[in-house]
Amino acid sequence: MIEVKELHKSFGDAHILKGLTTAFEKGKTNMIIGQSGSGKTVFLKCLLGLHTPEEGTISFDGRIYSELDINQKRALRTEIGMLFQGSALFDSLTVEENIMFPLKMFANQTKKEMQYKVNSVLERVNLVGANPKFPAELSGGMQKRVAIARAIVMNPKYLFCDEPNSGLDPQTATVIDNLIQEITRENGIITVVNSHDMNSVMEIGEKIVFLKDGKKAWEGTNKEIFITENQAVINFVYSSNLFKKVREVYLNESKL
Ligand SMILES: Nc1ncnc2c1ncn2[C@@H]1O[C@H](COP(=O)(O)OP(=O)(O)OP(=O)(O)O)[C@@H](O)[C@H]1O
Repeated sequence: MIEVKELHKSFGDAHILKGLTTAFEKGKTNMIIGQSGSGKTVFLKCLLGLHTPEEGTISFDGRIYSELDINQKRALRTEIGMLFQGSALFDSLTVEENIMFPLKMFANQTKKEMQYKVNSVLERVNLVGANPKFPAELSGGMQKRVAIARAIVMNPKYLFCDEPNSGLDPQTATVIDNLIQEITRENGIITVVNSHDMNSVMEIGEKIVFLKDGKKAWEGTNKEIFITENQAVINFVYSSNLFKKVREVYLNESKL
C-alpha cells in the first residue's frame, strides 16, 4: 500500500498541496482528478521523489520515503514504473532499445535475459515483432503501448501514469486504459493515474481522488462518483451535457 499523510508542497509563496492524505492499494487503478493547476502533477512528482514535500509523509509498503537513505531510495526507484505524458520515447532508439533502457541502467542481466524480457513485455502489449522499429514509424497508440512495455519491463510494484490518454482517439484511449488496468491486476501493481479524461475515470477508476485547492475534496469509486452529492465533484465531473445525461440515466436506473 502507498500511504500519503498530510502532504504539503509549496513553491515560494504558492502553497500547492495543503495537507493531502490518501492511500492506494495493490492491484488497483487509482485516478487523480481535479482542475488544471490543482496540483495533480506536483503530487505525482512527490510520489516519484522528484519534489520534496515540506511536511507530511509518503510510505511505500511501510517504507517512509523521507526516512530512507540514498541506497534505499535508489532501490525503491527501481520498483517504480513511469508512463510519461506523450510517451517520452527516445526517437533515435528502436522499440527494443527503448524498452531495454531501464534494464541496462538498473538491472544486472545478460543480453539473453534482457532480450527475453523485452519480447515478453512486447507480447503483453500486443506488439510482437515491433523490436526493430523506430518510434516515428508507429502510431500514437502503438507508441503508448511501447511506453507501457518500458514502464513494466522491470516488474514494478508501483506504476505512475501522467495523462496516459492525451492525444489519443477515444477507441485507442479505451484500449490503453484497459491495458493499464489489466496489467495492474495481473501483476498486483499499485497504479496511480493523473487524468483529465472522464471516460477513463468512469471506465477504470477503482479509486478516484478529487483534488481541490491542494486538498482531497472527495474520494470514492467509479460507481460512487455517479451517486455522489458532493457539489464540487458534480460541478467538475458533470460539467458536460453528455456526462450530466449519463449521470441522470444511472440515477434513474438505480431507482428501478
Ligand atoms: N516547479 C514549479 N515551480 C513553481 N510552481 C510550480 C512548479 N510546478 C508546479 N507549479 C505550480 O503548481 C500548481 C499546480 O501545478 P500542476 O502542474 O500540479 O497542476 P495540474 O493539476 O497537474 O494541472 P494540469 O491538469 O493543467 O496538468 C500550478 O499553479 C503550477 O504553476
